[in-house]
Amino acid sequence: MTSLRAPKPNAHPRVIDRFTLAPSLHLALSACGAQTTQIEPTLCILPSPEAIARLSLIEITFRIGIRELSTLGGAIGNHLTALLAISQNRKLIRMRILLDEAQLTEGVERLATEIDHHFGDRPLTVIAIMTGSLVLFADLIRRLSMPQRVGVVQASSYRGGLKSGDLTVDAKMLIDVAGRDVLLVDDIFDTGKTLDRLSGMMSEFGAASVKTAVLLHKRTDHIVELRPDFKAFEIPDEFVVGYGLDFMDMYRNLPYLAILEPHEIEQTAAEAKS
Ligand SMILES: O=P(O)(O)OC[C@H]1O[C@H](OP(=O)(O)OP(=O)(O)O)[C@H](O)[C@@H]1O
Ligand SMILES: Nc1nc2[nH]cnc2c(=O)[nH]1
Repeated sequence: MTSLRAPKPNAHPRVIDRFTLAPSLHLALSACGAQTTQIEPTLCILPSPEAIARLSLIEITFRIGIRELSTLGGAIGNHLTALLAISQNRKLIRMRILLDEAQLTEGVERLATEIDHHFGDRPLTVIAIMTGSLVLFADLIRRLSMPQRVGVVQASSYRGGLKSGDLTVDAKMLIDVAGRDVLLVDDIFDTGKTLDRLSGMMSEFGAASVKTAVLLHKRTDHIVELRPDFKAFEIPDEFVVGYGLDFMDMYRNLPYLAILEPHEIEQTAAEAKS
């Protein structure tokens, strides 16, 4: 079992001032039910926005769990757009929270409403593109009102990395879609390759119609003509994790969507290989 590793002490903490933090931090901590004593005295922050943006100035004790951190992020998110989270091997990692839990919930609700309006009471075959869509899928199908058949298909092209590679599709578990109205659900539309390929496959399998829904639509160059029929959020061209999305199979369980800092991407990759 990996033992807890404390963050390296800041050699030259420019300000270690609990008063600087006190008003917002106390509020945020009581909102997430944590005790102030759970914050190490080394937790420090510089009052200037530039300093706040530099994450190295924030140190948070391991005793604050991921859920509390995310609440903390939500509570002071407007002021502090970045937080530390805890990796699987209990190391601190740096992430910028892009969408917190409340925003994600609101986005899924919006998506479900749009899909409901479009399909009305027509029965729908809703297919999750695994693995990334699993958290979204569970949240989405419970908000849809029409009669549903539910199935999964697996597609993977980002094995262990940040760039799309060869797309492999495993349709062994796919239910029969012939003659059905199909809605493909994926977490993110990036290059577009995955949704494009799977839409084509559904048509080849005889689907009566195929629509696509994604939570996230990345502002980047898409290499296909297809665009998702339903989408909840436009996001910048950055590598995101959480709410089902992984980096090297980690972070799918984070309750928020976060941007992995480049330095942390390298570190995570190195750790995974070691
Ligand atoms: O638009 P694209 O460039 O095709 O990227 C989108 C796909 O990338 C991710 O899957 P990934 O290949 O990482 O597999 P996973 O779902 O198992 O994480 C994500 O879940 C989408 O399915
Ligand atoms: N985790 C993750 N998977 C992706 N697949 C395509 N784009 C992304 C991304 O930004 N993050």
